[in-house]
Amino acid sequence: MATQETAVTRRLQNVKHVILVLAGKGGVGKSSVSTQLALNLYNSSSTARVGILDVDLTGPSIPRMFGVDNHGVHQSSSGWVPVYVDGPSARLACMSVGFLLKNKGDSVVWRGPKKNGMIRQFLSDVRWGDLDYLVIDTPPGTSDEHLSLMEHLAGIHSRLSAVIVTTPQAVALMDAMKCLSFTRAVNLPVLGLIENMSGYVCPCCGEISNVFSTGGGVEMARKEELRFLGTLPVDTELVSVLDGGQTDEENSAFPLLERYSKTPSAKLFQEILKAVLDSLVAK
Ligand SMILES: Nc1ncnc2c1ncn2[C@@H]1O[C@H](COP(=O)(O)OP(=O)(O)OP(=O)(O)O)[C@@H](O)[C@H]1O
Ligand code: SF4
Repeated sequence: MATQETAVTRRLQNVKHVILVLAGKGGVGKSSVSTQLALNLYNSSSTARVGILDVDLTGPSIPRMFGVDNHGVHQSSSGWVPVYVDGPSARLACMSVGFLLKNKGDSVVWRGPKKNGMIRQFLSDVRWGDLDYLVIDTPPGTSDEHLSLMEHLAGIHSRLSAVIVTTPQAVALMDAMKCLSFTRAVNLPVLGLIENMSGYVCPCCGEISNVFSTGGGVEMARKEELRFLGTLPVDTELVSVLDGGQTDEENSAFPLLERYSKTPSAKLFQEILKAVLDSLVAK
C-alpha cells in the first residue's frame, strides 16, 4: 500500500486542490454539478488548469456531458493521456472509465477489489500534470469507491475537500446527511452544500418558480454549521447543453463552454463558484 500511495502522491504532486463532489442519492445532479464546477473553475482565469475525474464507475456520465463520449484514451510511456476537452488550449483534462469501454452502452460489473484497482490507476497512472483543481465526480451514496479514494489520497489529505449536492426533498436531504457523516468519519473538509433542482426556470421569461419545496438545503447547512453554497433551479437549457451532446459545428474550439455560458445556470453558478473559492481559502 505504501508504494501505491507514493505513486499517487508523486503523480498528484503538482495538483493544488482536489475537490470530491458527493451526493447521498442518485439522480440529484452530482455529475452536472461536477461538470459545471469544472467549467467555472476553468473559466475563472485564462490560465486555470483543471482536471475532471469520473469515478462513477457503474454510471459514467462525464464524457457524455462534455460531448467526448466517442473518444478513447491512449497509453504513453509515462501513463494514460487524459482527453483534453477544450482542444488545443489543453487546460481542461478529463478521465473516465467511459473512455475504456468498447461500447458506450457496456456496463461495468466489477467487484470491490477491481474498482479499487481502477481508482488507484486513475490517480497514479493518468498524466494529470500541473493542475489548479482536480474535480472528482463520485458515485451516489458512500461506497467502496469513496473509501478507495480516501485511502489512495491519504498522502495529499491537506489538499482534499468536498462539496455535497442535494435536492430540496426530505429524502434527498436525509441521504445528504449520510454523506456528511461519512466526511466527518474520514475527516474530509466540506466546502459546503449545493441545493440542485431547487425551483424551475421558465424557458419563456427566465422567472424561477418553486414547484416543490425549497430551502431544505439552507436549513440543513444552518443546523450542521456548513456553508450553503447556493441553489440551482431545474434549467431546461442546461439539459439540452449537457444531455444533447456537443457538436463541433459552432465556430469555437470549445462549443460546450460557449453553449453553457448562455444558460441561466451559468450565471447562477458564478455565485456558487465565488462561495466555493472563499471556502477553499478559508479551509
Ligand atoms: N439543475 C438542473 N436542471 C435540469 N436538469 C438537470 C439539473 N441537474 C441535473 N439535471 C439533469 O438530471 C439528470 C441527472 O443528472 P446527473 O447525471 O448530474 O445526476 P447524478 O446525481 O450524477 O446521477 P447518478 O445517479 O447517475 O450519479 C441529467 O439528465 C441532468 O442533465
Ligand atoms: S413564468 Fe411567466 S412567462 Fe413563464 S410560464 Fe409563467 S407566466 Fe408564462
